[in-house]
Amino acid sequence: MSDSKPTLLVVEDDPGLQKQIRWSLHGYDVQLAADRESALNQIRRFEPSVVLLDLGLPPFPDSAEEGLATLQQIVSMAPSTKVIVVTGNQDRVNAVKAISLGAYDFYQKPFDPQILDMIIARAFRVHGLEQENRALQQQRPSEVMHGIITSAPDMVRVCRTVEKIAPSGATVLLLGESGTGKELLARALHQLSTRASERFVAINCAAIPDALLESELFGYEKGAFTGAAKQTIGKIEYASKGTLFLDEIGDLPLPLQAKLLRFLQERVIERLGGRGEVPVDVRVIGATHQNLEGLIQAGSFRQDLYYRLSEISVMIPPLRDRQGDAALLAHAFLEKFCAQQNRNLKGFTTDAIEAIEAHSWPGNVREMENVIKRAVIMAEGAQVTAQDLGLKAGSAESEPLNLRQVREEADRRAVIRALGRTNGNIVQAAELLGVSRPTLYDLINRCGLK
Ligand SMILES: Nc1ncnc2c1ncn2[C@@H]1O[C@H](COP(=O)(O)OP(=O)(O)OP(=O)(O)O)[C@@H](O)[C@H]1O
Repeated sequence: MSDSKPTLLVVEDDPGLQKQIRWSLHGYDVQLAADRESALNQIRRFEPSVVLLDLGLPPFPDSAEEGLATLQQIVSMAPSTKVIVVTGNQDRVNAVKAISLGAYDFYQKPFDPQILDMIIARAFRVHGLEQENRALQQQRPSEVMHGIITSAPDMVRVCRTVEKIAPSGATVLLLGESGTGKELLARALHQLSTRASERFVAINCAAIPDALLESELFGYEKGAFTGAAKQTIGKIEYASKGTLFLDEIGDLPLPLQAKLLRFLQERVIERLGGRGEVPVDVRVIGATHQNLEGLIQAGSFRQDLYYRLSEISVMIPPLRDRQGDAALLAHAFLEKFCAQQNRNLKGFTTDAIEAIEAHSWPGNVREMENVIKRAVIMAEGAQVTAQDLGLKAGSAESEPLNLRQVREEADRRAVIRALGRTNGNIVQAAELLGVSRPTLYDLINRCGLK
């Protein structure tokens, strides 16, 4: 046995052929088996990447029955192993059957060492590439934090900021278009804070009628108004010791803005109809898609509240400004919804990826999530097409400064796009770009993408 040679398992019951194969395939560490049981034992023992399997095995050497049964067991036991089946001269039917059962390739007798060597070498190469892909996929850094998928530098920066400010307890204002992930980031802030074991309470200020919002936030005493049958605590008190997420805070009516400001300053609340103050320890995170400074100028948002809320404010970029993220998220959602819907779609067609990249995603990640979910349900082919997505293909590129920067920016964009399209697969991305893998790694480093 040699350490440097790749292990090849040959399942063949004819001792003459065994000898011949071993002799001619001297580039491999050839292990032998003569029947199903010993083949499976050898697989357990050596974990070969490639198996050469004669379909005519005992006890039925004249039919493919035992060989096909062995194949099925190998495929279910070691699915990444490449099995090359060896069939009789005219036996196309069983060769095709073997492929449909999961064999990687077939080889028809008579025995030709050169051709067989080529087929085996290719199987080892494919196996190696697949292993490499799997390893790369596993270390894919796209999920940077608590379900947040991104590889766009601006968004990664946002996540790093969130990590930094989470333990501080500061009041945070998250600003960004609808569907950019404000709630997801608010939850991450909570999860990474010292309050993680307490409640995260979210309230959407725009979704609750003004008349109800006050009691919803501050609670009420029994008899405070008609129908107030018993004392009820509001969301602020409910979130005590935890985090209160006030979504769409720009929609908070002015009288409530005053009450909220008082709470943020004094850290006490008064329930409706109540006569005493209740101290509440809660961290507040606000969010809005609106331009608060514009609202302040228009007189519909209090400046003092704005300053209180934005001890730290975080701008979340829209999806259209996150280079490479559209395709990356599309792949992630495809995987998620395929698993959820029990569908086995093999990625996107080129026109689908182009359409994803060309679309401006006004509804941001939420729109993307919905589009992919619908496509997974609707797709009829093996891959998702632009039509399944209900999107039109197009293109939009922006312009340069000087020639060096043009080149660098073009390289950077091409690399980000290729990685996005191939879901972070280095081998495929290098192929798409027409460069070698080392060149791509070099580009990734030079563009600061690692
Ligand atoms: N980077 C991301 N990675 C994975 N999923 C994301 C990402 N950003 C957002 N999502 C998903 O997109 C959807 C919308 O996100 P979220 O509700 O956090 O956005 P939002 O900015 O709070 O929206 P709105 O302003 O409309 O309330 C959610 O299902 C969320 O899980």
